[in-house]
Amino acid sequence: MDITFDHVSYTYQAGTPFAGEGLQDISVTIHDGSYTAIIGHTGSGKSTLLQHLNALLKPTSGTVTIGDRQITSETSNKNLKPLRQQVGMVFQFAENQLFEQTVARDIAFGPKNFGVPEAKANALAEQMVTLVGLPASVLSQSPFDLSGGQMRRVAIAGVLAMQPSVLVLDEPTAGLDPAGRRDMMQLFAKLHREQHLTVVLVTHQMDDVADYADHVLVMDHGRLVKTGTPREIFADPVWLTANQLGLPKTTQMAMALQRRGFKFAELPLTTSALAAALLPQLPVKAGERDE
Ligand SMILES: Nc1ncnc2c1ncn2[C@@H]1O[C@H](COP(=O)(O)OP(=O)(O)OP(=O)(O)O)[C@@H](O)[C@H]1O
Repeated sequence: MDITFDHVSYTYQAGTPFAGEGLQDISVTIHDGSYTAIIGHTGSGKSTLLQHLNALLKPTSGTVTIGDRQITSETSNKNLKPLRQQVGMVFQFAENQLFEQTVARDIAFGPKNFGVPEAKANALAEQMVTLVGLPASVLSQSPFDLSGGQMRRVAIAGVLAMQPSVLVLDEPTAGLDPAGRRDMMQLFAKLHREQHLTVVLVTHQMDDVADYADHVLVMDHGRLVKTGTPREIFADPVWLTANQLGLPKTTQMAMALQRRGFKFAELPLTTSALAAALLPQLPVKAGERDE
């Protein structure tokens, strides 16, 4: 399901003395099946854009087309339920939204609320808990007895139980330790690869953009200032720095190595690309290389 923004602007508290621009004249398509990262400094409009992806916010002007539904300022709040099912939102610190007595009930809550029969909702809870990498034994536990990382997985399972075709993630690894971050990013990559979910990720982690995204949107002051592949976006370090954005750590390291005489046909964005480019340049004696 494509999601297209056509000249979308959004003003917070429009018509009041507190009015503020959230988005300004955004036109872009998030393509079905893509893994799109949205980057930009604090207050650049990333969260405002995300909330237009399932009509939590409606444009002040312009049109958002989500699949075959057109959303404008005139769109009524009725009949938006199908959109909320199709586009699943994982908000920052999603575990704060857990509230049921057991993990099973928490995951089944969304589907039941959308009219899925209890037995099917419970079966979905079992399926999703496994999909997010938790043991089935957690189903009968209180979500509040789990670790922070496990609680976040339960919250994500609850979103997946709605069987969305688009998964929207707002800084989903914030507050996790490095191993937890990596596991969670690999979970989303698996969902993208195996369940063919379209993924939209807001992140401040340039390494994650380089490792996982196939498309990048750069926001600044409510405007979309650049779009492209990670390679295109990271091709201009001067522009990135001027826009308070960085490079993946691997690319920074490659630039440091370049200053010491190493040669790269193009700067590597990922550790595996860096290793592949470095290997032939290392002074290893014949027979020592472990290939
Ligand atoms: N509820 C609100 N009322 C008024 N202005 C708001 C509201 N929410 C956001 N804004 C303003 O809209 C602009 C875009 O904010 P938004 O939260 O979308 O940015 P962001 O890129 O997601 O920031 P962050 O990285 O800090 O989450 C900012 O100027 C912000 O102050």
